[in-house]
Amino acid sequence: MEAKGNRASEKAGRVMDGPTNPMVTPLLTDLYQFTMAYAYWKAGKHNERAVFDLYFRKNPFGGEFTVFAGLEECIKLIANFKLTEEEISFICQSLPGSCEEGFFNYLREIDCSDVEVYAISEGTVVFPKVPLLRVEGPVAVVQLLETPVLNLVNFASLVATNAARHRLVAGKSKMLLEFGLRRAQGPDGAIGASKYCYIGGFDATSNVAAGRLFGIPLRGTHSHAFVSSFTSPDEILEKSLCSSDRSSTCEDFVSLVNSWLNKIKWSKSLSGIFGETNQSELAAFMSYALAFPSNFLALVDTYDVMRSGVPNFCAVALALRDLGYKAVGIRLDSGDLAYLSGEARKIFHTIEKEFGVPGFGKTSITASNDLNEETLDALNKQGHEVDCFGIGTYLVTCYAQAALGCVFKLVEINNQPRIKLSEDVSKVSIPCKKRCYRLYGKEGYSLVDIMTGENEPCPKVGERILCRHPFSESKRAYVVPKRVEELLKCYWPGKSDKVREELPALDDIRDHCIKQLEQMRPDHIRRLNPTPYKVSVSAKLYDFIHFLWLNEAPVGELQ
Ligand SMILES: Nc1ncnc2c1ncn2[C@@H]1O[C@H](COP(=O)(O)OP(=O)(O)OP(=O)(O)O)[C@@H](O)[C@H]1O
Ligand SMILES: O=P(O)(O)OC[C@H]1O[C@H](OP(=O)(O)OP(=O)(O)O)[C@H](O)[C@@H]1O
Ligand SMILES: O=C(O)c1cccnc1
Ligand SMILES: [Mg+2]
Repeated sequence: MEAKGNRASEKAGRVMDGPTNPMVTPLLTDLYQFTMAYAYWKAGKHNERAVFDLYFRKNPFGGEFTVFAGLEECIKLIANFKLTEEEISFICQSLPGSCEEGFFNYLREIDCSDVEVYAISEGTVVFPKVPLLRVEGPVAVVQLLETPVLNLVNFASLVATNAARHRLVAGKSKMLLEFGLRRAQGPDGAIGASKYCYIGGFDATSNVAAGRLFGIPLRGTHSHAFVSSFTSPDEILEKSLCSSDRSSTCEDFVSLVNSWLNKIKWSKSLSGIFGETNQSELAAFMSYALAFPSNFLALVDTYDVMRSGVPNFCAVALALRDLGYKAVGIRLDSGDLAYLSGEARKIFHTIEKEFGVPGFGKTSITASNDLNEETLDALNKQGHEVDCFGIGTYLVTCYAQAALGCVFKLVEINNQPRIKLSEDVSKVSIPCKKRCYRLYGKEGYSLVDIMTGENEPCPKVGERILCRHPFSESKRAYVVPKRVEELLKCYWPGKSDKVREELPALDDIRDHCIKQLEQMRPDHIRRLNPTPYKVSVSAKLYDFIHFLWLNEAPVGELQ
């Protein structure tokens, strides 16, 4: 086992739990990180000070914004980054050819005590090219971090963005439940999705393990199996139900429900809407109500929503009301959700009026079944009466886009700026150890993100600054910021004396994300043809990028 006291976090007096998933260890990396580490070590280069930026090149889902997530897990990895003896001997067997013994002594020593991590706060709305993390340290160590930090940020940010997009379409007032556990990409995909959908603005999850691990509110209804497992009301043997104030007991809840079903059936405004309802479904609803009289919610689409499910629900809900309980509502899991939610709402209103039941018209309607951004948008356009959406497959698998495509690129080594060139301009990296700022305009919206060299003066409120597109000469604008926010903060100071930002609680990250989205200019976050947000560099950095570009690009020869 590893020597615990050796961890960077403890050496620096900063004890921190490890990542949520115990599989996240220094071995969760690509083999080439270890082969490069060996080659760096052989060349005597392993301790050269390197700076890497983690960023993405294009916003996902055809949008113009991304929610940054996964930082807490990265910092927990870094704080606990230490190879065990078993891991070192596994690496020794896995490297091609034979390795010198000294390398393994080196591996025994390494941790992240000399690594500095600057990052944008988790839950912040972010844009292409701007570093989400800037990691500085001995080149071999930072290189080993490349794969695990990309792994921890890519899906987290993608699924948080997906959740935020679902929230934006659904609107603030709707309850959003994440139901994806059964369809997610394995256990880690599911746990991650539950955590990051919550950050992106979902209200709760059905995933019990995520509720336990992160304190995310848990919610759920019941399934078709529960409804179809009943065959007749005769199955209900214990029929008594105590009133909510415990002052009386109804000895035969089944009869009470039946009397309500009859009243509804023959009521003036509802007569002819339904005849005989499905009795096994009624038995299931009654049993659920007897088990959870204060939390009665019924899945109404097993047999027939309007002819059976909704009337059966209403009869049970009205019987519960006689005993002082308020039913929660129904769930629709098939059919035309706009139409069915509208029809169900009409019945709730009719019952409110006809039987004088205040508030019954507002009974909650949950909808589920292959929902995604498009179906939510279609439902909005058609008009619907759904209060709560349960969303699984499309949300947690990020069906509309497989990966965010974050990359980790070397931008400086031994104080020498480095650039990665590409035929594709969007893939050219922005060199130098940088600072990043968000500049806000007079309307309160952010106008532009700007990257500068590390030693350039920071943009000042009220002072005009030239913001240049990093690669397009003609695209530039002067900005006089009303507010300047530095984006990269110190989350792991290494040996520097910088103060470390505390890792915020999950609810604070979620609040931050929601607030960020509320502050975005609406045209950047609209679904159809959103306006790209401007990401720029200072004039000095622009000149330097292009100087380095020309310096590194070989001049061709024509024959
Ligand atoms: N009003 C609506 N407008 C647009 N899409 C809708 C609407 N109502 C439901 N949908 C979506 O249409 C699809 C309907 O799914 P499907 O064709 O599998 O039928 P179903 O209702 O699930 O039938 P069943 O589950 O009984 O076989 C789902 O993805 C659902 O989210
Ligand atoms: O549709 P999703 O967005 O993935 O949401 C989760 C789904 O999981 C449940 O049933 P399941 O799909 O297992 O069975 P069903 O299709 O018969 O309802 C639930 O009823 C939803 O339909
Ligand atoms: O609680 C629910 O209704 C639920 C949970 C997971 C998947 N589908 C539905
Ligand atoms: Mg389904």
